[in-house]
Amino acid sequence: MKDSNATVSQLGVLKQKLHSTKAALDEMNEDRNAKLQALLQFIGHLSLACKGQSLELDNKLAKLRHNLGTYERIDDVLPDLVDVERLLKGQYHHVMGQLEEGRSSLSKFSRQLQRVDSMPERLKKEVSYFKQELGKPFHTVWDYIPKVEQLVGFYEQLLESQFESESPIAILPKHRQLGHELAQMISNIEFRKDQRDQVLVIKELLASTEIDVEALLEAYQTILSLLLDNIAREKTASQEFLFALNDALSAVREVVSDSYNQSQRSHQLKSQLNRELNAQVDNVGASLVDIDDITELKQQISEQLATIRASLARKEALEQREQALLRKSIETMRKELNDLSSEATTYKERLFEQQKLNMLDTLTQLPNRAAMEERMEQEYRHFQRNKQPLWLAVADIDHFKSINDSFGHTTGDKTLQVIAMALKNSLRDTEFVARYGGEEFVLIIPDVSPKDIEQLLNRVREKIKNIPFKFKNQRITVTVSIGAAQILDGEHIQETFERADAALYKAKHESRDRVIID
Ligand SMILES: Nc1nc2c(ncn2[C@@H]2O[C@H](COP(=O)(O)OP(=O)(O)OP(=O)(O)O)[C@@H](O)[C@H]2O)c(=O)[nH]1
Repeated sequence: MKDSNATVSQLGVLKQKLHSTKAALDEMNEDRNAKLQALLQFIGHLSLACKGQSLELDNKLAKLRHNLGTYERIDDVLPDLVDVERLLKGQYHHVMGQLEEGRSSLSKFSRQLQRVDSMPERLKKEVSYFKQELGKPFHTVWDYIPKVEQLVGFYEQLLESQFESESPIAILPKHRQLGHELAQMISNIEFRKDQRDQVLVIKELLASTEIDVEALLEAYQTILSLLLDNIAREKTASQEFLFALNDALSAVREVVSDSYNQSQRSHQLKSQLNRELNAQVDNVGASLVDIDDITELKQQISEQLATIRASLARKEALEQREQALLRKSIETMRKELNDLSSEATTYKERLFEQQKLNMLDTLTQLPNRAAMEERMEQEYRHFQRNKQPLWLAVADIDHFKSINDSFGHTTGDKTLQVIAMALKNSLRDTEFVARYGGEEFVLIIPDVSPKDIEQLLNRVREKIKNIPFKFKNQRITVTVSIGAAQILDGEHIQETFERADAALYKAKHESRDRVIID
């Protein structure tokens, strides 16, 4: 009995122990489940945070989420966690590398931005500060994004300031050269009276030191359209003349063909009348043979004569009509031809005027380069025939640029006009001077001996030097340098010109204001 009681109490203790152990196990299970749940949640959040960064990491986390529910023991999850940890570390290094690359790209962009000359000072300072800031490393993507935004902002501001100022394309030496060439070209072209004001404005603009590329393009465009307009007008004038010529020729052709038809008809009528007259004369002869009676004979003769007289009268009338028609035709033709001839004369005069103008330099009214080339050819042909001395001289105003620069282009123009006049007046009628271009003149001097040429050219040089120029109340002496050469037997005149030009070059290098004969 005692034994059985002890056994019962032992069993009770064991049962209690079992209960408490079961309760502890349940507690442990709950704890494990809660931990697994927390781990699952953490993995879920981690998956979301890392999503898209690396495909391998995404797959690994998805697998881990799936497996977590099936693991018996928490230890079972460890190998997977090690893998995830390895991948996360790799991803971290990758991201840091990328951030570093991004930082150096941003530095590069900001350096480029600093090189933009037209960037406002304020912006320049901001970019420079920004560049300093980029010296510090980025730790997260969130450090990187605001910097990119800031850089984009700088670009925006720069663009805005460029649009606001509409800063023109910088004018380069080649643009200035183009402007200079256009100015030279304009001064060699004769524009119509109504175009001259426009051309003057362009000339002043080209001479200005503040011209920009856009204005230069506009100047080219305007000059081209003026020239096109002139060509179109010239074409219309030529067409009008050709139409007039055509009309006159048609009228003459009609008159000629009318008078030809008339004369054909008259010829037929006259032949018929001649035949009639011959027949009537024959009739007279035949009727005389059979008549014995003198009275009847008289009668017959007077009748026959009356018929012949009538035929002759018709013939005379016909001839008179023919004469009148011929006179009229000639008159019409003469009128047409007179009209045509006066039309041709007007046209010829206009062409001649135009030709003359094309050969004149508008500014100085001296012959221009084209006229000089024509004259040079003419003198060369003359030289080849008679072998008389022939000189070419090239005169160039010294330091002319400084006149333009100090007193303005208009003063420069006036100086050119005065010097051109002085050159012209220093020469004889048989001698010739042209404006070759810019501040350069060419003189063609025939029949002067080598002994006299230097004296002649020095006289010209002195004459120019003594012109009392006064600009802005300042007395200015303008000098010229001259190079000259005589054409040699067997030499082409172009070669003589080159020798004269080389002599001028020497004169310029030997302190200017001198004559050098090659
Ligand atoms: N006013 C005006 N200037 C002109 C004209 N044609 C050319 N020029 C100017 O003439 C000047 C010529 O300058 P450069 O070729 O340097 O010669 P420079 O100053 O005379 O010097 P040197 O010839 O070496 O003594 C340039 O400034 C041209 O713009 C014109 O029709 N009118």
